[in-house]
Amino acid sequence: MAEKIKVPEPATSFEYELFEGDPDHLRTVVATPTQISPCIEAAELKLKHRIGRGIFGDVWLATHHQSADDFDEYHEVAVKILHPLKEDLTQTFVYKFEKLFLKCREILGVGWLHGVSVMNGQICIAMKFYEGSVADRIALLKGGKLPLPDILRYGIDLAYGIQELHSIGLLVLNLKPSNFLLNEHDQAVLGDFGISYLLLGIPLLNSEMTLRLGTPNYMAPEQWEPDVRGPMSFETDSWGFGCSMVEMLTGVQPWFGKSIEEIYQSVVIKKEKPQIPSGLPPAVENVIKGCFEYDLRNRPLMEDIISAFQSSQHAVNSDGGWVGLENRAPAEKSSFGGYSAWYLSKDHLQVGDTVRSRKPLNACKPQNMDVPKGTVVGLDSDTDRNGFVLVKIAGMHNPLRVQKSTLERVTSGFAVGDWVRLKEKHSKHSPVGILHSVQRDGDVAVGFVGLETLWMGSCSELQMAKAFCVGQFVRLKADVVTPRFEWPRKRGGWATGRISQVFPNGCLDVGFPGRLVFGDESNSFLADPAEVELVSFDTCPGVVEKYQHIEDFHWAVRPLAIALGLFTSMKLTISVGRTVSTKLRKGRRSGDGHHQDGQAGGNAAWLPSPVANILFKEGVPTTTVR
Ligand SMILES: Nc1ncnc2c1ncn2[C@@H]1O[C@H](COP(=O)(O)OP(=O)(O)OP(=O)(O)O)[C@@H](O)[C@H]1O
Repeated sequence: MAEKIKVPEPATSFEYELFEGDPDHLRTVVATPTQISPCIEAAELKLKHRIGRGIFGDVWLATHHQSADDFDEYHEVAVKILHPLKEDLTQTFVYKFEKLFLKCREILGVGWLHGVSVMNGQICIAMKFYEGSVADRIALLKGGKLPLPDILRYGIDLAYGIQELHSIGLLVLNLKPSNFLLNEHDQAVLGDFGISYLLLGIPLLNSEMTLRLGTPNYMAPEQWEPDVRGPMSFETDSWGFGCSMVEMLTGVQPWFGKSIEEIYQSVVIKKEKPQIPSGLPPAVENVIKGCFEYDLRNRPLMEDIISAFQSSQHAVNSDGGWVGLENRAPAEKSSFGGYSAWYLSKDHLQVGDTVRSRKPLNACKPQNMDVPKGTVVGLDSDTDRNGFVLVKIAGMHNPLRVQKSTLERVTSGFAVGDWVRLKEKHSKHSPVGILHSVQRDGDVAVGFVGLETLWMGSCSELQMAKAFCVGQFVRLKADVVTPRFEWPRKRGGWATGRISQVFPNGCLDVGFPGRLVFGDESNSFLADPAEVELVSFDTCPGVVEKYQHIEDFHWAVRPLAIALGLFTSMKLTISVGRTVSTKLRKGRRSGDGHHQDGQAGGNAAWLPSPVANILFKEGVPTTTVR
């Protein structure tokens, strides 16, 4: 384990001979003992001067001295000194880093890692020093725009690196041109291998870092509040990648000039997207557009990005223009029921799969059930996402030829998008969530409120749960005392609201049309799906409850009902008054002379005749009827 020493003063006269070899090529060389261990003795690092400052800490230019009996090498390195963590958590981070170190070294698209050290209690990550970054290149160019062929080339290098990091279970979460470093062959490598991700779950001392694990201009909507609007997944990096590409294409940072709060409002609340410049090859434009889908499941994965960029590379001239129409955009033509082509292409049907008709995204019920349950018995030879499969349905002689995109695979009774409940309760996160993937061997990934990333487990741990969808009315269950999220009250109980949005982890965004709010007060609240129940006319037991439910539809219902009630009673009073005065006049005209005892007779006359009749019949003295 790395020894803790004081941060040395930046070296002013430090003599060394730099090792001139290309560390990229060292990947094939037998590693020396110090290379195998990620831990660097603090004394082996000599800090020279600070070259940058990021949200996670400072970056210093330094030298890494490695020596053994048969070698003595000095490497120029960039050392990222993270802000201090609590002591035991420092070791947690180092342990996480150790597990990934060798894997990261094998990834060509990631900057060459020298190792980790702990100096003065602060984590120091040493990486090969690169001469510049894509951000530096943008800054040097007039107008800032990089040539399209370079963007495609860098994009492919980077997407491969990100894809490999994903394959070892890491998310980068901090993709941006200043983290795209350029090596001596003008290839782009990632300067950040997922520090934000390694810091997940580690409480941070620095409040700035606690608020956002990423750089606001490049952060996906779910990244701002991953345990609420999440989960973060591979596609979270697709958003950051898209933002970086837009910056490389335009020379302008996405949301340039906006404050953090304004970016939050634009990206998370108003669902705005960075502007993509026109004139791009359609496949590139389409895939970048896909990176900015609000629902992360609708975004492309790195493999989709690589394929779109590679297909366009052939069509792009060295001057940045492009030819050919074969780069036709695939998304529009194969999107279905709210699913993008990228969503639909994440699962490939195989012969033997059980399938059923796909319901629209975030819908409770299927629109049609052409295939309630069937088995794939044949696949179209073409790999087009719009292709067809042959499905055998019980009771039908011939298999049906069905479009792939209208079907979903069902494994052990579960399909992607299903609402599921954990059989065993978990105190930290909601037990109810949405299924993001189900493998044929039963492995599943589920988004739950309260978790920043996907929950991984087996489908044997899950059972089906009731689905919620936009437009339904919900209320907190009566037995919920302290809800996960704040919730408005009405007449001493929980108010009822209407679902306006369902996040990919099942979190419900609920509006309250029945609540009149003033000024800046919010009328939208979040809900844990495990804590709410449906409210509909069927579930309202009596007339009063049914009327109260009508009030939930619009705040104007109650005042209107009151006004109508007042109006009706006024009309009734007037009409009763008229009847009475008419009768009185008739009585006077009859001149029976019983003016003195007219009280009793008068009493009867004041009442509408049916009521008076009843009272007389019941033998109630009329004097009591006042
Ligand atoms: N290995 C490296 N070689 C050369 N320059 C580097 C290296 N790593 C980082 N830099 C540069 O150091 C500067 C600061 O980097 P750093 O990554 O800390 O900050 P950042 O990118 O602004 O923020 P963040 O902390 O979010 O990554 C950037 O200009 C970056 O390009």
